[in-house]
Amino acid sequence: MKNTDAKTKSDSKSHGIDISAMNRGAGQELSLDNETTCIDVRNMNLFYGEKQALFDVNMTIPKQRVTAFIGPSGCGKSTLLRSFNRMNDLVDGCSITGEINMEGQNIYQKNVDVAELRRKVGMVFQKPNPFPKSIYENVAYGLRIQGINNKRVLDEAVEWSLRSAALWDEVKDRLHESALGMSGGQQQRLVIARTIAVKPEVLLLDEPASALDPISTLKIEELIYELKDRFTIVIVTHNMQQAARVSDYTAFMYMGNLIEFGNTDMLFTNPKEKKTEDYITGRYG
Ligand SMILES: Nc1ncnc2c1ncn2[C@@H]1O[C@H](COP(=O)(O)OP(=O)(O)OP(=O)(O)O)[C@@H](O)[C@H]1O
Repeated sequence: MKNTDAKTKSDSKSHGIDISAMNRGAGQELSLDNETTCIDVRNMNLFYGEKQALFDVNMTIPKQRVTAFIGPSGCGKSTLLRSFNRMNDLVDGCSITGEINMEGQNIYQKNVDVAELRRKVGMVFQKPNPFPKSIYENVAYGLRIQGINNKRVLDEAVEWSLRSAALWDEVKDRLHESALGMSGGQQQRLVIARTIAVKPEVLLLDEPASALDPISTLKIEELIYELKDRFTIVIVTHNMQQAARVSDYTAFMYMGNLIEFGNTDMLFTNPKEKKTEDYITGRYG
């Protein structure tokens, strides 16, 4: 289906969701079959103690695309997202069966360097969490941890990251002021700059705009669009309009199961599963 067709269709059968996404090129037909795999999830089950939160999830996250996870509260979106950089390791009693492969390696194998995995798979949370340090030191933080202290290298990395996060022009004259004096939207872009400063391959965004005002939200959405040429992005969002605007592919989850996963336009205009249709038409959630 051509994008133009999708637009026409969106007028008649988009279930009220504006799918005229900023994120998809005109005429570009996206299909998971044609993508390069970044993360491959195989028969994955996740348990919090006795309670199973994810059931036999199988999916491939495509490289350098934006994938959105949607679904009602508690369906497992954040749990699945956090499993991509083993953040769930920090939860007592959490266990996983199955595999999550990146670059041909199961990230749950014993010999995996989890710190290095989290550098490669960076994460941004709902509430901006800048460190109580200067703007400059927030962005330089990950590089300093890697032992990089050369001023020229750090200066360049800080500028590159802030430019990439669409923040440079707003902060270039106050790099050494506290990050805590920035607005919420600026803080969230700073956290994104801090995350990309260490050149990850994947960016996991867990409702990155839900604590922000509409203008800051738009800036984050535009930023996602700018960044997807360089990073694989996976975003959890409660906001279906946002998923439709920013993502190339959407996964709909329900009670720990992956119900449907595919091209965002198709999922919103022509869902294959009744449960997906019920959700996007607002019948539950
Ligand atoms: N640390 C935890 N310990 C125990 N159970 C948890 C933990 N985190 C999540 N859960 C449970 O796992 C299930 C999935 O939660 P998760 O937060 O992944 O869902 P979600 O779809 O992201 O929800 P929301 O949209 O409300 O953030 C829920 O039943 C939740 O109560």
